[in-house]
Order: sequence, then C-alpha cells, then structure tokens
Amino acid sequence: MVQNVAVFRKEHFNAAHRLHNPAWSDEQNEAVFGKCNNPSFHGHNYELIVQVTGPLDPETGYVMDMKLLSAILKESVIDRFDHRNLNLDVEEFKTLNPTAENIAIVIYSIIRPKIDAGLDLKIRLYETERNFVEYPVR
Ligand SMILES: Nc1nc2c(c(=O)[nH]1)N=C([C@H](O)[C@H](O)COP(=O)(O)OP(=O)(O)OP(=O)(O)O)CN2
Ligand SMILES: [Zn+2]
Repeated sequence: MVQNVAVFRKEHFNAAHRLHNPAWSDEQNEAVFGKCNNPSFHGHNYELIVQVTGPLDPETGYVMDMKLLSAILKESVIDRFDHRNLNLDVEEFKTLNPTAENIAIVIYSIIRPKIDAGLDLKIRLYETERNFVEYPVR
C-alpha cells in the first residue's frame, strides 16, 4: 500500500507593500484598507510554509528532496520578494493588490509548475504572527 506523507519547508522574507484599489477614491481606499493604505507603504516579516504531500519514493524514502524544494523557493520566491517593495518591484503585484491571499496565490502559481505534478502543494503564509492564509483550500 502507498503511504502518503507531507513534508514542509519554512522560508522567510521581508517586504513592503500597500493595499490599494486604483479603481476607488482615496476616501474609499482609506475606509476599507485603513493604515494598510498608507501611501508611504509599510513592511511585514512574512513567514512562508510550503507543504508538499505525496507517496514516498521507495528508493530514496523521500516525498521530495527538501534541498530541491529549498532551491526552488529561494530562486523563484525569496530572491524576488525579499527586501523588495511588492507593489513597485515585483511584476505580479503591479496590477494585483498584494494582500496575503494574493501573495499566497502568486507563490502557488509560481512554484506549482516546478513541483512534480503527482505531488500535492499547499501554501501557508503568515503576514503577521496572528494573520495567516492558506492556499489552495480543498
Ligand atoms: N484578509 C486580509 N485582511 C487584511 C490583510 C490581508 O492581506 N488580508 N492585510 C492587512 C494588513 O496588510 C496587515 O496585515 C495588517 O497588519 P496589522 O494590523 O499590524 O496586523 P496585526 O495582526 O499585527 O494586528 P493586531 O490588530 O495587533 O492583531 C489587514 N487586513
Ligand atoms: Zn500590510
């Protein structure tokens, strides 16, 4: 019988952002996003947890090599997001509000094609110690 196991990799990045809907007035943005709409931006220490679930490879005993997962996350996410302004510096958020939800979806879409299609992928992103999101939800 095939045994599925979940493996996890934690990463960290520090980034600035501003929550803003350009279709709205300044007043509406301020009313909805409050201090997160500050035009001067603000920063978060994001904690990223990536979960990969699937069967063990009988030869390695791995679901997936954590070193490979680490390298994928470093190259595709951390090197692009860490110490950046998400709104200004990261292409995906030039036209997408960088909420925790959208950041998690973008990270998923970046790394999904780089992980074996037979493995399940889930993103958990902590924006603050108390605010976190997960994607996808099944
Ligand atoms: N659904 C969402 N709601 C909020 C998001 C988000 O991305 N998705 N983001 C924010 C702000 O960017 C930020 O996360 C709020 O920071 P802060 O108020 O400092 O959060 P704390 O958990 O530290 O605040 P406490 O009030 O002390 O718990 C807002 N909402
Ligand atoms: Zn914020």
